[in-house]
Amino acid sequence: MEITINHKNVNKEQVQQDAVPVFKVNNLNLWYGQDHALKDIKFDIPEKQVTAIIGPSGCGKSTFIKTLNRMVEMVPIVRMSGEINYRGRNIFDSKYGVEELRTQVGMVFQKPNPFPKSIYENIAYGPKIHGIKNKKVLDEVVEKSLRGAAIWDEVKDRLHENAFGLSGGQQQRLCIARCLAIEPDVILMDEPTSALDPISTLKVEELVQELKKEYSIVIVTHNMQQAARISDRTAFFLNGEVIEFTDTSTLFSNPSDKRTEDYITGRFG
Ligand SMILES: Nc1ncnc2c1ncn2[C@@H]1O[C@H](COP(=O)(O)OP(=O)(O)OP(=O)(O)O)[C@@H](O)[C@H]1O
Repeated sequence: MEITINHKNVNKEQVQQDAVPVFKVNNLNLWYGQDHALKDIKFDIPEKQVTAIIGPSGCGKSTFIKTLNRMVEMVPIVRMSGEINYRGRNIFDSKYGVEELRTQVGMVFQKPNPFPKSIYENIAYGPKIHGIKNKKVLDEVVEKSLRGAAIWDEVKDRLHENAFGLSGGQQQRLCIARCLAIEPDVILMDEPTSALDPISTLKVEELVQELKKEYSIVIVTHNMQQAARISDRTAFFLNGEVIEFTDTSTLFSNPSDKRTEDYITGRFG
């Protein structure tokens, strides 16, 4: 596969010097039963940048991203060791409530998963749970979130219609808006465009570029061109290990590990 690098907004020095970590991951290991799915993962996820996670199927990308908001713990056979610090706090600390963490660290999934409710209620749901009752405030949150996810103009005249009436691409942007409504710090995206057509994919990619001005984004993608287009840093995973983590333009133009080179040039995976 030929990778065309989009030499975009951020240069290597800028990425490295300005990087304040939101997450510091240290010697993270994870097992599903006997299956050692993540091996000694160690890297920092920078603030207000897009970090892409790439690698062949089954290498641990989704598992890794789901450790960052502790969703992975929903699988009963999971065991973990190591440390993940979010803004200086160990997320596995017993005093750290998982709800608190997930308010800070939102997630968007592969398949759009709106609630079977109106467009308005999809967005207002999270803020209501967090205690916002005032209609005017909720209206403002709904509009701001939908605008933030670049879907306001498409839905502003049908806010009280069922969200299932939206196209797949619109539903995915609605789910991004739902995530924005709880005012997260970090947005995790697990292959957010893999179920979308090319035009919807482009819209979500443009949105990610916009969102990184305010949010730190971690995105799992199978699509190397997408990682090259939209991310500032890329981690290449293989068999549960991070083989290389560096700024995206270096990873795709001058990888330091032969296995990265083989993967990005399509020799395996
Ligand atoms: N719920 C689970 N129970 C047991 N094993 C699991 C579970 N989820 C993932 N695994 C195993 O962990 C390893 C990593 O899987 P993971 O889904 O994280 O990989 P991935 O890189 O995201 O794959 P893909 O690109 O195909 O989505 C695989 O060997 C997989 O079989």
